[in-house]
Formats: sequence, C-alpha cells, structure tokens
Amino acid sequence: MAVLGHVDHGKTSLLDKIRGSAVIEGEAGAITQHIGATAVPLDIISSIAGDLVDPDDFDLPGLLFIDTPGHHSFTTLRSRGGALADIAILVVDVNDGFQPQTLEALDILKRSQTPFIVAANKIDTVPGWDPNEDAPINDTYESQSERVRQRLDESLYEIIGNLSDEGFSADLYWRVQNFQRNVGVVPVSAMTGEGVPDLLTVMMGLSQRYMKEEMEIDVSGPGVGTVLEVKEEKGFGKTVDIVLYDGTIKEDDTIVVGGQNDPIVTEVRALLQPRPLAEIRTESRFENVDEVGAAAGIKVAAPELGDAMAGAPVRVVRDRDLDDVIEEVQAELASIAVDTAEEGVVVKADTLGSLEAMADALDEAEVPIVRAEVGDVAPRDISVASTAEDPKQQVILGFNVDVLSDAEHRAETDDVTIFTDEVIYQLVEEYDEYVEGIEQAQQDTILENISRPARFRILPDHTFRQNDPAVVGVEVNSGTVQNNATVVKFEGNEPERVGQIKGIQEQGEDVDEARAGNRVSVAIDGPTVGRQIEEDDELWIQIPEKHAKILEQELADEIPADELEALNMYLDKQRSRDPFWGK
Ligand SMILES: Nc1nc2c(ncn2[C@@H]2O[C@H](COP(=O)(O)OP(=O)(O)OP(=O)(O)O)[C@@H](O)[C@H]2O)c(=O)[nH]1
Repeated sequence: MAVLGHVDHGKTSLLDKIRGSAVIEGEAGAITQHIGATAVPLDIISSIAGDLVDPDDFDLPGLLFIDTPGHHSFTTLRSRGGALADIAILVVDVNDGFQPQTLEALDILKRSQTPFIVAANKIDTVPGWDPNEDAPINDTYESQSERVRQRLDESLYEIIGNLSDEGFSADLYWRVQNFQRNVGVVPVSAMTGEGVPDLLTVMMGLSQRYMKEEMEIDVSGPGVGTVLEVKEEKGFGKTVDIVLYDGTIKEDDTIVVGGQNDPIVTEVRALLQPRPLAEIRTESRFENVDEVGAAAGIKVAAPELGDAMAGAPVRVVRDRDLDDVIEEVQAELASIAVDTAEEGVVVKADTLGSLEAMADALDEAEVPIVRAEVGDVAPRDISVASTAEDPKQQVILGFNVDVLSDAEHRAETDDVTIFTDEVIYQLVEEYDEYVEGIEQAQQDTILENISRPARFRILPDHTFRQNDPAVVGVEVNSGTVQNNATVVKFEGNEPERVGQIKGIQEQGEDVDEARAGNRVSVAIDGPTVGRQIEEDDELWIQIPEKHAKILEQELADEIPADELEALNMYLDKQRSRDPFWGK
C-alpha cells in the first residue's frame, strides 16, 4: 500500500502516527528524502483501531506501507505488477485542499485503476478544534461545537467536490457502501491521531477485499522485486533498497539487477532488514538476515551495484539458467526504455518509472528527447546538452533529482539551462514558458531585420524638393514606413523600384518610422517628382519575396492589423502575376 499526496500535506506524519515511530523527528526539515517500507502487523493495527477492527475478521498478516516521497516510485511498483501497492491512501490537507501534486497523484491512480481512499488530514487545525487523542472520527466529531463541525464539513465537501470534478464519485467513508465504485474520504489528524482508527479499518477492509482477489504471491520461488533506491552505505558500499514482491532472496544468491548500461550480475553479500516497526531509512536499526520472503522491503548489499537504477527490476537466479534471467531483466528494461531522437533535450529522473512518466509527458507536449537517464544531473549531461544546435534544446529537465555542483558550474559556462521540479507537469510548463520566451525573442529580432509592409500616398501640393533626394509630404495609409526602406510603385501589378527612403520628418523632427495615419515628409533617394513619381501617387515599401513569406507564414499574428492589411494587398498584387509568389 502506498501513501501519496502533495508536499507537506502529511504523508510522513500519517505513516509515523501509524507506525508509532518518530522518524520525522530525526529528519532534516521534515521532508521525506528516502523511500522506506514498513510492515505493520495486524495486532498493532487492531490495537490502534480499537473497537473498529476485530482481528478475527481478517486473515491478512497486516499491512505493508510504502512511503513514497513521490508518486513516481508508486508508478514503478504498479507497472512492475508489484502486488504491494494494490491500494493507496491519498493525503489531502483539509485547509489546503487540492494542490498540483494531489492532481498528479489522482491522475496516476486513475490511469492505473488503483483503489484508494482519501485521508483528509489535519482536521485538528480547524479553528476551535477540541482534540481527542487517537479517537475514532465519530466520537471526536460529536464532541466538537456546532461551528467547528460546520467548518470541517465545508472543507470536506470541498474535497469531495474536487474529487467529483476529476471524475471520481466520492463521499464521507461511512456513507460509502461500495468502495469499488466510490472513493471514501476519511477525516484524520496525523498530529492527534483522531480518525486514524477509521483510516486503518477502511484500509484493512479494502486490502482484505482486493489483495485476497488479486494477490497471489509465490513465496517459495526465486525472488522478484524492484529497486526503490540506490544508496551508499557505510561498510557496504553501494547498496540497493528493494521491494520484494514475489519469492525469496537469500544471502549468497546470485541476482540480476537492471543497470545504466547492462544488467548487473552479482552475489548477495548481506540482507539488511529493518527491525519490526522500523523502516529502511533509519539506518542504525538494520539487522542482518539470511533470507527474506515476499512481500518485504529489504536492503541488499552486493558488489558492483554502482550502476543500478531506481525502478529497475531485480531477479534472483537460484537454480534457473543465468542467461534466461538476464534476458528477462533486459526485456523488462526494454519495455520501459525511452525513445530518443537525434536532437532534443536531456532528461534526468530519480527512477525508471518517473523517467517513463516524464517521457510520456514530453511526448504529449511534442518535446523531443536526445538522452534520458536515471540519476542526478552530472557534468556529462551538460556536455550532451551543450552540443544541441537549437538553443531551445540546450536544456536539461530534471525530475526529483539534484544538480551536482560541478555540473552547475559547467552549465553556466556552457550556456545550458537546467530546470528541476518535483511535479512533472510543472516541469513541462516551465520548459514551455522558456521556449516561448526564446521564440518571442527570435521573432523580435526577425521583425527588426525584416521589411515591414506599408502603403502610403504623396499628398497634393507637398513637393518640397524635386530630386537628390526628392522630398515629399506623404500620408501612411496602412503599415509602417521605416527609414532606409526601399520604395516601389505598382504599374498595373508590376512593382517598379522608385528609390530608397533617406530620412523621415514628422513636424520638423527626424524620426525612424511613420505608422498608419501619420503625415510625414520623406526624403526618397532616386526619383524625380514629375517623372518617376507624381503627387497623389500610391507608393509601397518593397517586400523581398523571402520576407513576405516569413511575414505571412510566421509573423501574421505578431504584426499590427493595418500592417497585415498592407501585406495582404501587396501579396494580392504580386500573386495576380505569379500565384506562387512568396509561398
Ligand atoms: N496540525 C497538524 N499538523 C500536521 C498534521 N499532519 C502533518 N502535519 C504537519 O505538516 C507538516 C508536513 O508534514 P509531513 O508529514 O512532513 O508531510 P509530507 O506530506 O510527508 O511532506 P513531504 O514529505 O515533504 O512530501 C509537518 O510540519 C507536520 O508536523 C496534522 O494532522 N495536524
């Protein structure tokens, strides 16, 4: 069973409350940094749940909680067919309501069709709350004042409404008859323990129902599992924390583990198990065991694990053919390989499952990937990203990973931009915005270097100078007349070059351009008034065919409407001679 939810909504606290340990106390910043799993035996559950649970009703040994710091490892477990995460608790802060990671978690639950319940956490923070330590929700609810009850109800109904917006029919858990069709919402407080008995009771009921049907663990065969985390451990070197969902693993077993390059074949040196009611991340509480059976979270110490990847498969060889097992691991890795392109961005993620989820999201956003790997952002990633020709692809997108400090330096000197986030769609959004910014800047420079369309007319009685240069008063009908632009006049539909603008004056002041509606005097180098041009003539700024094409196809949305009108009139004239002009 996995616990999901937005940052700080109380996943760790809730697990802590349940397991009765105080991991959170020793954790820097109280942020979940590692993945752990805790088995809570049935007798402990029933003692917490009190009257709500009768142990005789259950034939499950207890519940195994996987503490996911993000939903990605959950995805990994699901996609590997891990029976461990068959049901889920989605934690939502009653005051905060739905947040980005709540939605992302819901999306994963929806796609994987995982039964789940919602823990509406932190009910003790409802103003005026009168806490009743560890009480079932009904008891404590009844003892609250009318106002407090009303406030809580409002928050709960908002959560139920949010769930329904996402397509889930939900209700307070005691009103739910069929948990298969409806999502039960359980009000709890991880702080005071209120509602925790209810939560456990519902979880037991759900697991009993689903696990009995869906879980068939072969406890005797060679072990099958998934790497949750790769960790350096004093005295052991690189170790892997795995979830074993099938079979057994023993000391001295030969195992095959998915690696960055090839599958790693190695031998188990030590199996380190958390003591009962401890969890993998509290290091000092390991004990050495000879053998472990599914389902369990276990730390494996073995040589050559440096290349192992979180999310990768682990298989015990035992009496099977080594090549067959290697092939199985390879096949499983291939099924989660990310398609890469010749050019694109570099993607890093903390587990294979999250890498896969990132790749899906980027594929949807039509962002090509040149390289996708599990692990922190390292200098060699910067090297790869810096070789991209397109500045939009000189980018690294890191999901739930750190940036090594030497990589950070390299990124600065090599002009590589790194984005990191803990929410996939936010990461994609940040990148989208970045791309938009670059495109806008590119368009701005294109606009600066492109002839802008304009149609203007020489005003009667406004010839100030005949030639060298001709100086005439004009009115701009549409578009933008810019200094140094080339002027043409259409004879029928044939553009004739007239000359070049060598100065624009508006009310005696020099200006760089004149916009539609302006009356200005322009100096035109080339023509003589009365010969090539006459008063009342309609003149145009010449648009080279290439520019016309860019303007029409790429910048039509960027330029002002009157300029677009001038462009279209210009195109009409050109195309009446040559239908493919500027296409
Ligand atoms: N008052 C109150 N505070 C709570 C409750 N549950 C959690 N908190 C507080 O909320 C903060 C976040 O709780 P965590 O358990 O670390 O939240 P989390 O979801 O595990 O957060 P991450 O591990 O960072 O994703 C901590 O300061 C907790 O003490 C609750 O029921 N009531």
